[in-house]
Amino acid sequence: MEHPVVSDPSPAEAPAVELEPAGAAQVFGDRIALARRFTADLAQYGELLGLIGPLELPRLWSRHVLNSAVVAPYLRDDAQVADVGSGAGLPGLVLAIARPDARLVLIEPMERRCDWLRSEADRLGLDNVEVVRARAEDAVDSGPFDQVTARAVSALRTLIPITAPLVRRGGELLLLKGARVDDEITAASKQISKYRLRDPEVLVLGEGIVPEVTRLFRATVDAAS
Ligand SMILES: C[S@@+](CC[C@H](N)C(=O)[O-])C[C@H]1O[C@@H](n2cnc3c(N)ncnc32)[C@H](O)[C@@H]1O
Repeated sequence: MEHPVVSDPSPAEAPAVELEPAGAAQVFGDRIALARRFTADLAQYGELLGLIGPLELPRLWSRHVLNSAVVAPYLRDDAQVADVGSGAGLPGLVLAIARPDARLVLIEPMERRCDWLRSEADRLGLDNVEVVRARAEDAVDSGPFDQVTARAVSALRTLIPITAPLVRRGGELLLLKGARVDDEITAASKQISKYRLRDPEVLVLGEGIVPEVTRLFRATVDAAS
């Protein structure tokens, strides 16, 4: 899909896009140019394509791109990774940018979002991305994966049952969560035990480097569920 041509909105209509925070170059290293292109594309087309709301533009880097990118060091070497519910490409495309050694399979049911993900991966020249149009629960045959990520898809109680079956034995769930992650973990205690998640923990990432920290729920899948 070609991205649509849009005329520049007047400054009065469009909230300003956040300037690149100081920590971005440190987080992306030599991949920063691609991250800048992705962020610029998302700023230009994201609202039009229904990927992000207009209120997100002033926090596009902090709340979205860097929030996703700080997870990159937690991908295993050459990992096969599924990102469930990628939407605008968060964290899936961002991780594919930051970690060219990993292979990212983006599992997303909405056709227009899949079109965006495929065209953006092409545009950025990312050859480590595959897009699967499906719900996670119907995509088990695409796996198993070393690691599975998801961000802003649902609470752990419902997210674990659709993500854990995609993970190979000994693989990991890496689920990006908000400030109430501890409450979500308490509410998901049955699912954590049913899907045999070992050593569940919350990592707080990006402190002192990026403007907003990321809370990452990480757990190992002990056995085939
Ligand atoms: C709120 S959006 C979040 C998108 C992106 N991860 C982000 O952080 O901006 C939730 C996404 O999850 C997708 N989704 C919802 N249920 C799903 C399921 N069962 N399997 C895979 N994706 C799902 C939706 O289509 C949507 O793109």
